[in-house]
Amino acid sequence: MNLITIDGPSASGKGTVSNLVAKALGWDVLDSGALYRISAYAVQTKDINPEDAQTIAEVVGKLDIKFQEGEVWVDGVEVSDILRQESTGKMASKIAAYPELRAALLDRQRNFIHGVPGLVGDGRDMGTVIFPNAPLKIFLVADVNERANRRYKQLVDKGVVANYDEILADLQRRDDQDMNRAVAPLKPADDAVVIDSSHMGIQDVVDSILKEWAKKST
Ligand SMILES: Nc1ncnc2c1ncn2[C@@H]1O[C@H](COP(=O)(O)OP(=O)(O)O)[C@@H](O)[C@H]1O
Ligand SMILES: Nc1ccn([C@H]2C[C@H](O)[C@@H](COP(=O)(O)OP(=O)(O)O)O2)c(=O)n1
Repeated sequence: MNLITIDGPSASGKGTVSNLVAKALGWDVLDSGALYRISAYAVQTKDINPEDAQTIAEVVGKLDIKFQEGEVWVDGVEVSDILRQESTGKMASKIAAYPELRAALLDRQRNFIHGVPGLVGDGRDMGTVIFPNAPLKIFLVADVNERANRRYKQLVDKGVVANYDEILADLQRRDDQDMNRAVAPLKPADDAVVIDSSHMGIQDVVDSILKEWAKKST
């Protein structure tokens, strides 16, 4: 099975590294965080009570979601920029704790493996819940101060006014929420390879994952 899962906390570099690994191997990417962000977008735009897990799960189950050429379309609207907003990420982290929503997104995520040459699954529970049989599971971590630096630079490069201390506090809150929820908490699978990228460049991380994959596939 051509499948690599890459899980880890916010701003550890999962999205960047997943795309580069998939490009090198000619595979597709499942950006599972985008599905939780889309769910948050639905809550925010359809006037749904953020505490109402059942309604959120029902509405999300019916959404028409398309990923194409770097764009994300929900019910015919291009939403990529809205999804990346911090407010969407915060709401995503909150509602991702609902078992009803996680169940509603389960098959949608597993279906990504069908009909593709291979898949890199990027998220929090790719190796523990969604693809427990994946031949290679990576858990990508980095020191929280380094992650705050990366997020700060990312926002400033996009022309967004950013405050380092706020970003750091937000990451710490999000780590706490993602790691301590009852269902599918962020944690390495027992058979995951842990990569600490605090002092590694992006290409070094990509190369070490490709090396792990080469070991598995020979
Ligand atoms: N090893 C690394 N060294 C320095 N910067 C990195 C590294 N990995 C990722 N980045 C940068 O950190 C930022 C956050 O990465 P991203 O892929 O969005 O993280 P995640 O998907 O885990 O939230 C991006 O601007 C990315 O270019
Ligand atoms: N497989 C996943 C992916 C994301 N989530 C939740 C938890 C995260 O805080 C939000 C947003 O995820 P996303 O990967 O887009 O966030 P970051 O880019 O890492 O900040 O969704 C999840 O619970 N399970």
